[in-house]
Amino acid sequence: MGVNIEERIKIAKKGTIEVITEEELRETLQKKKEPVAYIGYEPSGKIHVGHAITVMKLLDLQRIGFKVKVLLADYHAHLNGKGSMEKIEEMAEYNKRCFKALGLSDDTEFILGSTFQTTGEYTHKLYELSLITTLARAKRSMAQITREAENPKVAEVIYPLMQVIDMIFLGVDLALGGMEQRKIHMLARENLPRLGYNAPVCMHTPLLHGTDGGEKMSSSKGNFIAIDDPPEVIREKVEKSYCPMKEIKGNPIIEMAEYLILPRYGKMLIKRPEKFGGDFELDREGLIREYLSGRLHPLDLKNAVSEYLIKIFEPARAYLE
Ligand SMILES: Nc1ncnc2c1ncn2[C@@H]1O[C@H](COP(=O)(O)OP(=O)(O)OP(=O)(O)O)[C@@H](O)[C@H]1O
Ligand SMILES: N[C@@H](Cc1ccc(O)cc1)C(=O)O
Repeated sequence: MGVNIEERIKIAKKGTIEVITEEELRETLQKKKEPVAYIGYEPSGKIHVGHAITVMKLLDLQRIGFKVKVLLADYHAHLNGKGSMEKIEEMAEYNKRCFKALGLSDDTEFILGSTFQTTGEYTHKLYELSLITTLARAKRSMAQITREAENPKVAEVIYPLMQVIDMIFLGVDLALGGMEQRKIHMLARENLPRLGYNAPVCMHTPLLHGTDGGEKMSSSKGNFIAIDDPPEVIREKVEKSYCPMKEIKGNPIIEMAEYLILPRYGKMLIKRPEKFGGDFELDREGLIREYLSGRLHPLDLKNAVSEYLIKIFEPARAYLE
């Protein structure tokens, strides 16, 4: 790895909301030749732009020398009401192809949760963790993850404990996830040392709102753009997306530019007819400034975002075909 540690840390942090802690990340990079970074996904019917934000971060981590492990969390999905194990396993196979299609290197390890989560050793550790975790804490950690808000099941508190134990079994030095994973990660950081294990560095990426402006882009809500949507579908979905003029908070189109396109390209080219001011190039600050002022119109932004998404996902679409 030719790049120095500070440069690697800069690449790791780019586009994240937080790294807990940067000092520990530095130490990991200094001490380990090939540290392990992991993320888990509940297998889904579709892999969308929200997931892609985390995959792009995995690509960065690979670039700076991390070995990447992707957990296809079939039991977690099952415990979270996503259906039968058979159905979930089929989705896991498709998801694995999608993640590969997004450019993860050949040495990426894909692990199906159920291949190790029922062993005696795993279960023993789970019981030990259950003895030192309060029910209130386990429930709290699931606030933004559980699907069953009305009539919560015991499964809801087994889920986060399993996620913590996964980190031991996968030998994780760094746990990546969207911001909603934070409370489970904090539980891991607090309790793994109490069980005699090192706490991983935790890294959190921003959550993308749905195309309808809903809280989170989600494959179960129909408010997503899939990585394998054909170009015309991407254009249509972006065109219909929530994107209020001069408003950036909760605006999924601005977020796609900010969280996916700009970290990758640094600048965005906005194409406009001469009579509306002609083409211009924007970095992140420029994008925010111009959009807030109203000088950048939602329609011009949407056109640019569609074309970038089509370009970014083109190799994935070709691979999946
Ligand atoms: N809309 C999103 N924006 C950013 N990251 C996301 C989004 N949706 C999921 N992720 C990230 O992907 C990782 C795995 O999430 P997972 O696939 O289990 O989510 P999910 O909420 O079940 O997705 P879906 O509801 O679309 O099936 C998490 O780290 C999560 O933060
Ligand atoms: N909790 C993650 C999935 C996951 C499951 C197990 C893990 O070890 C890691 C991540 C989600 O919300 O989707």
